[in-house]
Amino acid sequence: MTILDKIIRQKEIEVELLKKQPLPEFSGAAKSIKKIEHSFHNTQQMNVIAEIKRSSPSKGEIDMAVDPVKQAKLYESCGAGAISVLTDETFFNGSMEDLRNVRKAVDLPILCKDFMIDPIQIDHAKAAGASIILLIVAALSDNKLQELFEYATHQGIEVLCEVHDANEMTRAIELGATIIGINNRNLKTFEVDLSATEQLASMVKNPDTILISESGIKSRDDVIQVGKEDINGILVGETLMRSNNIAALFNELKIPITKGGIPNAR
Ligand SMILES: O=P(O)(O)OC[C@@H](O)[C@@H](O)c1c[nH]c2ccccc12
Repeated sequence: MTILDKIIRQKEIEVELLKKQPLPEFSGAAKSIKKIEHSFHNTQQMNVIAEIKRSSPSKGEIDMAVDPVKQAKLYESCGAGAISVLTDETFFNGSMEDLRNVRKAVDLPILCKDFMIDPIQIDHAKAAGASIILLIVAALSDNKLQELFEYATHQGIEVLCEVHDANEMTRAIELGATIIGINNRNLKTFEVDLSATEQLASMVKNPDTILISESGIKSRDDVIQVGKEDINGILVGETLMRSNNIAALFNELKIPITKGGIPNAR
């Protein structure tokens, strides 16, 4: 059994529990949160989705003592385009409470980073104030993927559709995903290879599709490598969580881009 299988098993248990609970009231103030589908287009610098991640199955403890609100405010002041909050408790030590607290503190789009297998999780993410959810193609059948994609989209929640190989990329494109995340980490083996972005990005022919390179990005050189493709943004967790100079790191990562990538169009 892969780690992804284990996580999905745990999610099945959690979903049954969620179905027995009342849905918490929507906690976000009546702010209108920008859609990254629009805001990540035609920017002059690489968009950064900055993640709050206490620990992970592959890296163990990263920063167990982090204050998510302080961290999110810091990300916002340094120019993050969106905040990703890991809400999985069992494997990542996160919580929906973290997301709820971050929503109260920042006006940026917030990604609920979790393993979605049922619409009820989307309800809870929305109630906590998420504006984007993650759908991991590797973890879902085509039917489930479509059901969850439509459920979220109809409620005005954006979907980051995550892929790791050519087959998953084809499925994401056929789904009509407008925001596609290429995960450089294989969730079944934890292997990280930045060339995943280079290999898969060129499969996307629609210039309106937002492309995000996810995982394993540590330096400007890494951004330049994944940015050879026409990507619109990067998703960075561990490197930001371990940094003691987040402002300087943002300056390093936010390389200038033209038309969503360096150097040329798709
Ligand atoms: O910490 P990193 O290597 O910068 O990676 C961030 C993010 O891409 C990673 O946390 C992630 C990508 N896809 C996921 C799916 C579930 C949990 C976590 C993830």
